[in-house]
Amino acid sequence: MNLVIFLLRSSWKALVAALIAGGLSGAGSALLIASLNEAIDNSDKASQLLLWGFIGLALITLVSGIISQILLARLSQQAIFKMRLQLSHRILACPLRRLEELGENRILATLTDDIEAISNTLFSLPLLFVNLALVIGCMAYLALISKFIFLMILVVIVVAIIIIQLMLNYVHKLIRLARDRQDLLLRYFRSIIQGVKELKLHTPRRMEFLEKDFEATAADCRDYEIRAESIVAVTLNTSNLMFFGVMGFLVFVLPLYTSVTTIILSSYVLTITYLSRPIEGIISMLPAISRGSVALKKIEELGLSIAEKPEYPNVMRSSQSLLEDRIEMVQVTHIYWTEKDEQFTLGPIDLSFSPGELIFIIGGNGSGKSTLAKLIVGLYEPNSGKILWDGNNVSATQRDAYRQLFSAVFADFYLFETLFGISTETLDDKVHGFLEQLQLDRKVKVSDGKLSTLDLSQGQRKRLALLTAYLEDRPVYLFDEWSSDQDPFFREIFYNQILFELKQRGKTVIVISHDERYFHLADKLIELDYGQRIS
Ligand SMILES: Nc1ncnc2c1ncn2[C@@H]1O[C@H](COP(=O)(O)OP(=O)(O)OP(=O)(O)O)[C@@H](O)[C@H]1O
Repeated sequence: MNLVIFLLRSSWKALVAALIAGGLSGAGSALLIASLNEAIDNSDKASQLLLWGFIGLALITLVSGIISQILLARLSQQAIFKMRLQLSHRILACPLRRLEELGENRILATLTDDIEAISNTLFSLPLLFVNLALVIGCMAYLALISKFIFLMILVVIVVAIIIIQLMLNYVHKLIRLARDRQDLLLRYFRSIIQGVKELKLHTPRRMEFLEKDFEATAADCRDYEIRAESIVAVTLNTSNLMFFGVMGFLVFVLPLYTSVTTIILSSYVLTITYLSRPIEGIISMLPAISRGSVALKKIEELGLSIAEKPEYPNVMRSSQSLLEDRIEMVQVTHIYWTEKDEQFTLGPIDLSFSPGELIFIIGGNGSGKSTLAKLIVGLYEPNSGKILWDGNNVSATQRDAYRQLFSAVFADFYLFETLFGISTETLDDKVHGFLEQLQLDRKVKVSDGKLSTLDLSQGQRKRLALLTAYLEDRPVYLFDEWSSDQDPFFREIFYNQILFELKQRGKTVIVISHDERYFHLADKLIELDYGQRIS
């Protein structure tokens, strides 16, 4: 049902048109059966008229069936396309902290598995609708030729539907359980890929990880799926048998108690035989539909939680306007809650930054430096206190514009192969110049804003990240332990040359560092200890 609402939202007009065409195709098939029965009953005087009627009906059934399937296929693929775009936009509009709480695995599982499951389900929907229309058409025909027999069969069918529904409810539950395990499996796959070195080097660790965590979850997944498929197999075969049961009843039992003509009986037998194919089709599609609705629910849950507090991209002023004024943080705090209700609190902290100022943030591991950096650049929203930009409070609607003030290289930075969002006519020449300066010109080439490779050492990749920041040319620069992977030569260049140049150009430069040798360069030294500013 959810899937139908999902399609309705995408385009109700196309869905209605597809359903009408599908209905026509189903009715056409039923009428074809009826005209065959008619021709058999009147074989001695089967007329030309019946033949032409049969051919006409066949053509209508063919064309309407094709139209219905094509319309539904287009509709479902368009709905998937929209959903992919919408989810990606929503994820990017979601506050970073919320995404961290949801966890990468859950988001990735939804973006890949769930969308795939819905796509597969929607792919089978067209056939399902045509089959349903066919069943309804045939049933109407059966009711037309004998209401009495039809009512008896209807009772059998209602009982069968109730039993099938109960079985399918259980299948749905099993599929949901298997899907929950999927999130965990994805986490283990990531461990396998990212921890391959550690797992290869330590056999007992590898064995325990594979047996305890991975195998157990994969086995759960397998068992739930096998149980679900077994129930579907039982349902499918039982429903097949049901057809023979009904036909046996019609042929062997019914004539003993009531007078039914052979013509009616043969019409019933022929129609029911024909019906077995679409009904089998419908039942075998039900698990896929179940899978699709479980996936849709997961996406909706994620979509809703993502949309709870969307951020509004609203560029209030140009990011390139050089900061004449100050960024101030007044009594700002940030709290991380852990599952065990423990917490880490950063702040309350007061800070201010001015153009041309070089600020070092220092402190031991876990003292809150990176957290403070995320607050400064507007990636985290303060739990209390405020950030002032030009003396104005940075509200939720301004946060995206505020973030455009910053160029940052975080400790866990990400490199894009293409230099997106930077458009200057002389981009390639400019990049080449920087590549030379960063001694990367022999490794990396640039063409049309695309870097030739990212297969570099960690230190070299960080230099490329620095290059991207340089090109962005924003008023405030933030480097989170940038120099930690650099050799002494480049460390020297970074602290004494690059930072100096940026300062000279009037940029505010914030550096998170453990390099005590260079602390004397700072205009302002901010020291943190367990979330509190101590100097
Ligand atoms: N995503 C998160 N969820 C929950 N707690 C977090 C998260 N990120 C950091 N923390 C906690 O916040 C505290 C400060 O972390 P932070 O990364 O800011 O420290 P840091 O000073 O940058 O450390 P380092 O020098 O090791 O990089 C740590 O105790 C850490 O456990």
